[in-house]
Amino acid sequence: MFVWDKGDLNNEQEQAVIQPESLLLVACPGSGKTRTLTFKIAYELSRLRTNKEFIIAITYTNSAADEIRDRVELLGVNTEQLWIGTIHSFCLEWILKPYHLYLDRLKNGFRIINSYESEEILSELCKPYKNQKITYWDCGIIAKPDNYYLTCLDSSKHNSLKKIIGQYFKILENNNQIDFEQILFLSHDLLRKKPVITKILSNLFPFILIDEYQDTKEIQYHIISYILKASNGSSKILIVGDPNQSIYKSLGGYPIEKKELEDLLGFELIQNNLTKNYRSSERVIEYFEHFKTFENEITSHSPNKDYPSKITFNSNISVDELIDEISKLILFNVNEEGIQPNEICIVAPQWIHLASITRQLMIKMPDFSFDGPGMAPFSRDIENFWYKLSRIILTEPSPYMYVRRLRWSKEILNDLELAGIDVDKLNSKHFLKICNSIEINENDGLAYLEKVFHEVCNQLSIDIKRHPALLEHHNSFFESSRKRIERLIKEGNPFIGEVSNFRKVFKQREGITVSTIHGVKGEEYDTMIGFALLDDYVPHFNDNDGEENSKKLLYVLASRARKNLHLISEKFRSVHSYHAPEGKTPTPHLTKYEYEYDILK
Ligand SMILES: Nc1ncnc2c1ncn2[C@@H]1O[C@H](COP(=O)(O)OP(=O)(O)OP(=O)(O)O)[C@@H](O)[C@H]1O
Repeated sequence: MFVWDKGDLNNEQEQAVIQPESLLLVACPGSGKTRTLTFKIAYELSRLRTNKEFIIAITYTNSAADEIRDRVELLGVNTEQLWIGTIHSFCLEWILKPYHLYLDRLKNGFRIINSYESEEILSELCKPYKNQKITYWDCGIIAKPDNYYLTCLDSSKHNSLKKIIGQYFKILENNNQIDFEQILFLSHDLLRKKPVITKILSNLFPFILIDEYQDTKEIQYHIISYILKASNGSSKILIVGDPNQSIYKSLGGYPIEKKELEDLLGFELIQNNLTKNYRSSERVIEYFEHFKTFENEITSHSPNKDYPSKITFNSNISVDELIDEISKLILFNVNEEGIQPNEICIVAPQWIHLASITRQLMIKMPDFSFDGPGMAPFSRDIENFWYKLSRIILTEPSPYMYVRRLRWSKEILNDLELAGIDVDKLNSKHFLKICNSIEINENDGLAYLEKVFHEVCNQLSIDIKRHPALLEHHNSFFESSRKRIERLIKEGNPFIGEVSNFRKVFKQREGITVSTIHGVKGEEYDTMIGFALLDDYVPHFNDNDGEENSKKLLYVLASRARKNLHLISEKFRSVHSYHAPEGKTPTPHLTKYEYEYDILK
């Protein structure tokens, strides 16, 4: 049985780990959800009775999955019977790949298209609807258990959009392709129609863990419930998250209520809380608690508990002074507060605000490096073979990355085997050695990857033209990456295509982070600087639940900070001579909040 030292977990965390029954764990920011999940996984792995069972952990992102797996391995636990990944990977791996023959739509095989391919098809289909101003951006859909639903809030466009989506689905079907939403919908469909699959899966999975449940979609809850229900109570679940941080409502994510989940599962859940915040000073906690939409207890247990946090709000500067203001704040934090640059994070509500800010900061502060705006210059299609290989090629062979790169190598070898290539004589270590030994002198990122891929194939005597799956993935990877780079260059990132920018995608953070608020979910920094906190962005102008969602965004932003927090609602952004002569106004929640902000000299 897996055991831990007394100080590793607090009492609340330990109770969650040893709880044998199904548990809904409501956790405040910085309360160690990741630590609790890690220990729980290790504990449940050690309780497995046969080598045919798996512990399943569903995370919101692939990098969270990597992080948690690394941590479990660091605890010295064998992770062969752990499966960890996103719900999409789960559905692919455990439902669609093994059972697609049971569905007419998939019986001829299928390929997942990435978001760029999907954008391309939809943009083409939107062209005839130009006078209705319908674009690709209106074509969002959410898969729910009974059907697909449009996300476009302008219902006058719905009739046309339904036609477009209908044509889009037809095109995908004719090409044996499916997109990301269809992964969920078709998996759900399979489980609904074939109870035998749910039975098999429930026998395989005695424990399922779900992280970040506040951003989980209805159909995902249903998929997991089907499996658990089939076990007649013998398979258990731990579902953990923070309802106050549910910021993906527009994509269908919501924190399910205990009763609703119990009805779905057909059995009762225990509910516990994690209330101890190990991250922020008392002052920061007191500040962000104001934005709560869900009542829960939070107490500071942070080493920074008594830190004299500076919390500022500036709504007086104009957009032209923004760079000066942000650089002043950076210098204050580094020089006066002794904060490391890689512990500073700058966020805005939307991507569009970030590219030019990063560029201007790089020019104004040449002594600092900026990681952002976290845009990958190549297509991040996690199912694509060449994307998987690029992760190994673009990361350094450091001791810290060794376990992770070895795991990625294993995935590559599995994929090669699936493609019909004999890899019997190769193991992960050997493959990693081959990748590490390749030296190519090339500055352009895509050209670099193309040459390295060619060399890897050369050394393994693989002719990709003879393997349709590899060739299709190759074309898709390069075509969508090229388009992505073109777009990013047009948006003002002239150097985005350089190999150094490719490498940044997989690097640990080195400089000052620049990101969206959504992008820093789950992260923590000493200092958070937020700008463009303006009405129409926070809340978003077409958000029906803007009041509540804007509170959640401010809650997530502020709760990332350990020490200092600086908020900016700059004037004269999007000036309209008639409607908005002073530009957009500050986020209403900030102007209404009567808080005694600090004034920096
Ligand atoms: N029992 C503990 N003792 C000391 N430090 C802890 C303990 N549990 C967690 N921590 C520390 O608390 C910090 C926050 O943990 P973590 O990032 O897992 O929080 P979280 O609950 O996921 O937060 P959020 O929901 O805000 O993303 C980390 O630095 C972690 O090492």
